[in-house]
Amino acid sequence: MEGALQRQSEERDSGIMTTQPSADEVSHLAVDIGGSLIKLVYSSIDPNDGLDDKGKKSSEEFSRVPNDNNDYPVLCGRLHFAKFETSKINDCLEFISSKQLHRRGRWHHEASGQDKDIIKATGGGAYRFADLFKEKLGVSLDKVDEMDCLVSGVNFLLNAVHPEAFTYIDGREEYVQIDHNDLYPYLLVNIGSGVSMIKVDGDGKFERVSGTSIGGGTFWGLGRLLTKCKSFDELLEMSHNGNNRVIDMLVGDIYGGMDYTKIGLTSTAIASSFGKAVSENKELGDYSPEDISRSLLRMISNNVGQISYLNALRFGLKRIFFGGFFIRGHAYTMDTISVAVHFWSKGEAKAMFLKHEGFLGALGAFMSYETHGLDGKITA
Ligand SMILES: Nc1ncnc2c1ncn2[C@@H]1O[C@H](COP(=O)(O)OP(=O)(O)OP(=O)(O)O)[C@@H](O)[C@H]1O
Ligand SMILES: CC(C)(CO)[C@@H](O)C(=O)NCCC(=O)O
Repeated sequence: MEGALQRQSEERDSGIMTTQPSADEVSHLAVDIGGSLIKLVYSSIDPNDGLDDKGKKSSEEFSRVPNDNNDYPVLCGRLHFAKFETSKINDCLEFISSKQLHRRGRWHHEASGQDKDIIKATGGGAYRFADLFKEKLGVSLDKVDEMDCLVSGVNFLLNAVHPEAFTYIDGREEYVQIDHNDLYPYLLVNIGSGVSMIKVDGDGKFERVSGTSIGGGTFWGLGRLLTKCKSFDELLEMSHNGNNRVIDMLVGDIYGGMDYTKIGLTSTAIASSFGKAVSENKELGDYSPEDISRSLLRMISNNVGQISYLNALRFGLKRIFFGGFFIRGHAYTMDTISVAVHFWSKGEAKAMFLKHEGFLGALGAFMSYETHGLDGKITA
């Protein structure tokens, strides 16, 4: 499998993949419509599909083979991933319509007419936009619970895709070999617009143990207001070149440059996010957008890392997997979360990230075709 999928999708903000299967070859489509982003997962059967113009893979192949009856399970062929901003839902509908993704192809001639007009959908938008899908595409959304989908999505990835999970330590990604006999329990932290923390005990066995409203939507929303930047990527990009120490109040700022060793705080630790803005006689315009973005990213990543660790501690969990599109494979975000988990757990707990971070829910919805047996098998 080539490169991290999240990076492929970053390059495709319109959500358009380099190559598209023809309508005839599309087998299933599932959507996850969140507060900020719509995620699509769809499969195609043509083995030649998914190659871009340089002959490189532009999507993922999942090699489930036909069974003894020569039936293909849902998860066969090649999976394609795309995303759109939820505020641009019409672009998404247009995309689905132009590629006829909602009309399952020749593989489905035996599916009943009714089944053909149903697509699996999760996230709040499955409720909010059900009428719009019906009106514009003539399809009904078969709603699948968001938490169920997140868990089945991540369990599928951890069990079937390698390499999928990795740690990010000292600027280095290191893939983790998952021991399938020793995977559960773990904590899944999905950082979308808001953040859900789910204790996963097995396939379909889980409990949402906590959440926080300070998540990806907070970063993007506050960042947009404070920096006037036009896109999420611009905001993230700016954080690269910023220095959070300009705005954050550090322990050293309070302690005259010294560490507070007795309670384990170095002089460079943040004592108060954005705290320096209180004591300096400066206006918003006196701070650079880069520094603001950096402080904001650090504040939110730290906070999520800390709450995650506290929940892991609550249930004695050693492994924490982080998903959601907030992360975006961004080095500084992953580093901050990893350091927060390491710091608070005194090295006991491990933060792990996922290549398909933002597509957990959409994958889970996709897989529910198989679980719920809508038209579970495709005759070849
Ligand atoms: N192109 C983008 N546009 C907007 N936000 C983006 C973009 N790329 C990454 N993000 C970040 O990803 C977050 C959304 O992540 P994700 O798609 O996982 O959640 P969601 O499903 O929209 O939210 P929720 O599950 O809370 O409804 C945004 O809040 C933002 O921080
Ligand atoms: C409301 C959802 C589940 C929608 O995806 C998500 O945005 C979230 O988990 N928000 C955090 C809500 C809270 O637990 O405070």
